[in-house]
Amino acid sequence: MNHHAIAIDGPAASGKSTMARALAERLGLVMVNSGAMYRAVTWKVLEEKINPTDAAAVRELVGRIRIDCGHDGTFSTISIDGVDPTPFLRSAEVNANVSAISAIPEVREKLVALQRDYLKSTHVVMEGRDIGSVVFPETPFKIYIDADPSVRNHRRSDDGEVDSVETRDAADSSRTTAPLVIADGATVLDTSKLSIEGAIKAAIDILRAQGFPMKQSETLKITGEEPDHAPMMRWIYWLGWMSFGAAYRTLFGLRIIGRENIIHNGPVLIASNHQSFLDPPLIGNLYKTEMVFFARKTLFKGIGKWLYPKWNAIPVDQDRPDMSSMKTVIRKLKEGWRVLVFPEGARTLDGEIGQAASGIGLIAAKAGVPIQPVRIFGADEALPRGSGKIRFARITVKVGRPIVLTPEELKSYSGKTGYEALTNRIMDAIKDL
Ligand SMILES: Nc1ncnc2c1ncn2[C@@H]1O[C@H](COP(=O)(O)OP(=O)(O)O)[C@@H](O)[C@H]1O
Ligand SMILES: Nc1ccn([C@H]2C[C@H](O)[C@@H](COP(=O)(O)OP(=O)(O)O)O2)c(=O)n1
Repeated sequence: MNHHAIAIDGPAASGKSTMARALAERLGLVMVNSGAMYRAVTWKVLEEKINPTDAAAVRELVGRIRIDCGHDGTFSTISIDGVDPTPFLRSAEVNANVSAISAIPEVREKLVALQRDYLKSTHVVMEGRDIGSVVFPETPFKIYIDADPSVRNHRRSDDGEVDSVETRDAADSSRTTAPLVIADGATVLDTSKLSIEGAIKAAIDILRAQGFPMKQSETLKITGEEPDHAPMMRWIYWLGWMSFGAAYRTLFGLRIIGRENIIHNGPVLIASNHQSFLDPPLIGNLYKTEMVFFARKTLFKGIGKWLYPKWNAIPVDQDRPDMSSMKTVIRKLKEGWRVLVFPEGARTLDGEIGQAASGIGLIAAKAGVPIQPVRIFGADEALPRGSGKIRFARITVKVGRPIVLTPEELKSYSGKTGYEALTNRIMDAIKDL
């Protein structure tokens, strides 16, 4: 089978990774960050106390190290001599030396071969400096992303990184081997004045014009023009959504981090820590269409009996492990709904994340939909468990990158130990936020 490659090139902090990540998640391709490979070699050079400008010593190192490149279904992974260097790749030292290392032809030769290998097994969206010009010159799908230098500098410092964007651009564009150029056939996309979502929509238009095989349904999913499910909120849901949203913003200065990770369309299993009764509408407010929640059986009394079902709440028996509610979640997800589950079951007593009690791993494995890890901070102070009183504490919600399982992973997460392993993976993703 012929695999497709989407090539994304451009200067530092133009938005290449953000774009490649979004396209990978929404089109079901693997995102390969080729810059991370050059960064990983740079990290190894620094680790071994080799002078980065000593090309002969760097060549010798590159000849003897083992570089393993793979992916987790959506994102590329890398290890050098068995060590995953990811946590160290964006340090000031690596930023300062990566251009020198990536100008050495033997380094490029080794990494370009590894980059091309990806296409043997999967479709990719690969980002870097020479993907459209050198790595995959034959691909018809090429985007050159740009943004004004001042915008790019701001983006990088907003990320808290020490990085001299202009110096690196000058070096990357002027080197002899594979300099940064606008590749033949590439379409230039300037993101200076575009939002992230706007830039993604523009990229989709470019890819469509370049003939990338995209089903109409996929395009709609990607651009968010037409949600898969519940295209509009019913007035009663909207009333709750709007009132809770306004209250959260005014009372708790609600802050949301990681908005770009939110999956707006299609079925999603949202896994969040649980701090207070404020949590379900808090999560509901992240999304612009309706979703499904769970609520304690005992709340379905009086007006609750009428109102909660209208807010798509499903009764759950907290005192007993409830197989039927798990089955309901799986069914709702298979129908295309977005469903919120608190893996810990009960609210926290001390603000810490507790043990996962429910079968989130089983649900995730059986439903096979993207998992959105979310972590709430401060809701336990705003409405502590056991107290009926609201306090004016700041609430922050962090949305993590979706976990998208490959068919092989889905197969491996079966049986009790498989479900437990997946539960742990989801809980770790929440704790890491
Ligand atoms: N179109 C955009 N509008 C605003 N911010 C953006 C846009 N694209 C990317 N960003 C932000 O700019 C920063 C750098 O983007 P990134 O994708 O890491 O760039 P690159 O991979 O080109 O170095 C990130 O914080 C990202 O969220
Ligand atoms: N295909 C590539 C990718 C990156 N490089 C080099 C040049 C860049 O300055 C560094 C780091 O790339 P990376 O994409 O991580 O950098 P930014 O995130 O855009 O700042 O690696 C390269 O030479 N060729």
